[in-house]
Amino acid sequence: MHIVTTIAGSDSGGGAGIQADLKTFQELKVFGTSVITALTAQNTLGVSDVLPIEVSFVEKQLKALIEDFSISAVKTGMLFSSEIIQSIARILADVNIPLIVDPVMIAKGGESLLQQEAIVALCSYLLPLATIVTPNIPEAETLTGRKIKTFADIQDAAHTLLQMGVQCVIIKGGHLTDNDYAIDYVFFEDGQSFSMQSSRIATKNTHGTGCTFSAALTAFIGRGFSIKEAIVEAKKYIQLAITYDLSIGNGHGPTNHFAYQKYKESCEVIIHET
Ligand SMILES: Nc1ncnc2c1ncn2[C@@H]1O[C@H](COP(=O)(O)OP(=O)(O)O)[C@@H](O)[C@H]1O
Ligand SMILES: Cc1ncc(COP(=O)(O)O)c(N)n1
Repeated sequence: MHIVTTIAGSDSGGGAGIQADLKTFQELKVFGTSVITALTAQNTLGVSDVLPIEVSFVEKQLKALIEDFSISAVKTGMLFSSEIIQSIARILADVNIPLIVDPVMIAKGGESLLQQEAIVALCSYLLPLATIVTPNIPEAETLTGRKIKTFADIQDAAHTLLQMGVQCVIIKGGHLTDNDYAIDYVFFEDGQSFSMQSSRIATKNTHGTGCTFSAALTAFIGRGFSIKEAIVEAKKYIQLAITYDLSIGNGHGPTNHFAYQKYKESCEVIIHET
């Protein structure tokens, strides 16, 4: 059994964070373990409060896992503070485990999930350890300090992130609303790149899409898929989870983790080598 770990915040509403990650791990047949960095009081309408976990206790959780398990992939989500980032980076630097960093900053409702001053720590301590980083467009803008409007801007941002030491950058186009497609752009340190295109689903139920995509990526990497295979399969997982969305709650509802196993053969993702 492949064991994977999520280091992230708890979403009491069950659509994002640790809860989305563990549901994804279960569906993709890996054994999920977790390190909780913060509790959020949250539902589909938004985040009403955040309670960060003490740094020393975050460290204890991660050390407990590393001591006992042979972990085949780790992902990070909401990390909240520069202290938490530095402490988990120190521990992860001593182990050789593929690391997927989802640089979670702001919830769909606009509430902050990462303190502003923690951006520097993310870039200096965690990204150099990352196998893959998965920013959406606003996150890529914040990490690189530049606006992204065109494909050339996306390429520039990816190169800046690769220079920070990341091996593979996926810039997710979910936030670009000007076309019929949800296109994600993938760049490798050796200069290769490709884009993945799927149809854009018109729905308000996209709570936790980024968490779920990076958790699926982590599960496939943990199972030994190549980075490219894992990325394409994770895109199918999130595409189906959004397509067969669940009408839960009164706001931005969660995605459907049951869809992938049922419909994976029918999901079309178009790859363009660039
Ligand atoms: N409406 C949509 N239809 C299809 N795919 C989507 C849609 N919104 C987001 N995605 C996909 O979901 C994944 C997560 O992207 P995104 O929503 O941008 O992340 P985040 O939650 O970090 O903002 C990406 O693969 C993106 O292309
Ligand atoms: C604990 C936690 N982690 C991550 C997200 C981001 O998810 P989204 O961008 O869909 O709000 C969230 N809302 N809560």
